[in-house]
Amino acid sequence: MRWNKFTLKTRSAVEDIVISTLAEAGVEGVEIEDKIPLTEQDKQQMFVDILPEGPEDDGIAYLNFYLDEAEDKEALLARVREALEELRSFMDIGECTITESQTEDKDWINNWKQYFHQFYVDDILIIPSWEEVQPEDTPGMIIHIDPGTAFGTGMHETTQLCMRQLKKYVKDGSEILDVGTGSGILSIAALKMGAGHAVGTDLDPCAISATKENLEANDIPAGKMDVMIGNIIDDPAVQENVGYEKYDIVAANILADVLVPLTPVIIRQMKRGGIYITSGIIDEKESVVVNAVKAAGLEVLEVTRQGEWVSVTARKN
Ligand SMILES: C[S@@+](CC[C@H](N)C(=O)[O-])C[C@H]1O[C@@H](n2cnc3c(N)ncnc32)[C@H](O)[C@@H]1O
Repeated sequence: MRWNKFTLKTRSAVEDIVISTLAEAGVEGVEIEDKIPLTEQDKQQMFVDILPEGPEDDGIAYLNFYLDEAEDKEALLARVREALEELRSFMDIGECTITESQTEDKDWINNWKQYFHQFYVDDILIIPSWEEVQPEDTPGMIIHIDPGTAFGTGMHETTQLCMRQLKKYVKDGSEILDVGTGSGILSIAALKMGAGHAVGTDLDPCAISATKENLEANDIPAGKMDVMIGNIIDDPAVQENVGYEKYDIVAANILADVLVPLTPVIIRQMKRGGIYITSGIIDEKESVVVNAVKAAGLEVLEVTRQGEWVSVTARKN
């Protein structure tokens, strides 16, 4: 499908109110291009640890919105211009010029799928939900995955580091807490390894539909996993719902900067003897996480590495 792309030039300081005005005029979804640095929350959700030095914020924002070629663009643009003129009488919204261009004929949401094909993590076959297992595939554990817009195809080194540690420590009936569950891939792997039940938490609401679909694709009954959206680090309701002293294994493939405040909180959710598997640590932050784990009173059992990524596994004694 081809799309008409409209780019509105405004001031970054007022982009939120301009976006709500566009929404009221009937624009569904806006892409923002500005030079405002990412917030800590943005970085955590996008799995960005170290950012290259970006250009300085020049105060300008470009807001892109897309319309299917078949839609009546003139009617929508007229509503947009009228709403912006009204807003202009209250505040400085900059030029608000709108330029038009055409996008390529691409399915942007699903385009990445052409790069995701089946692969092995040791003897575990990870296969996109839309591909068929072939007779020549090695028999062993098979994980069917479609992350949708959540994180977790299994291709990332940090996910693979966690999967290998799960394989070492999951026992029949283990209770799993999967912090930053994304597609649910780590919980699904643990359940297939014999875990009894998993709880996933994430900040990203997309994790709910992604985990539900992936449990179904792997024939795992829905009751085997619960997903909670919210920040376990500072939300007492999430901590309460997740439960205390309950978990044999906690897996957290997030970022070092999140693992540091997470660790002293998460030890309260773990059983004595429970195993804490962390990943998502860029090599230069290894000691930061090792120190946080020790400071929380855990015993470091192993540090494993793949490429520039590190995983730290520890035990609550
Ligand atoms: C690298 S992804 C891991 C996804 C999946 N577990 C895997 O191993 O492939 C990190 C996930 O952590 C989530 N996240 C970041 N900070 C979080 C927090 N404080 N609590 C829960 N989830 C968080 C992100 O939204 C993202 O889905």
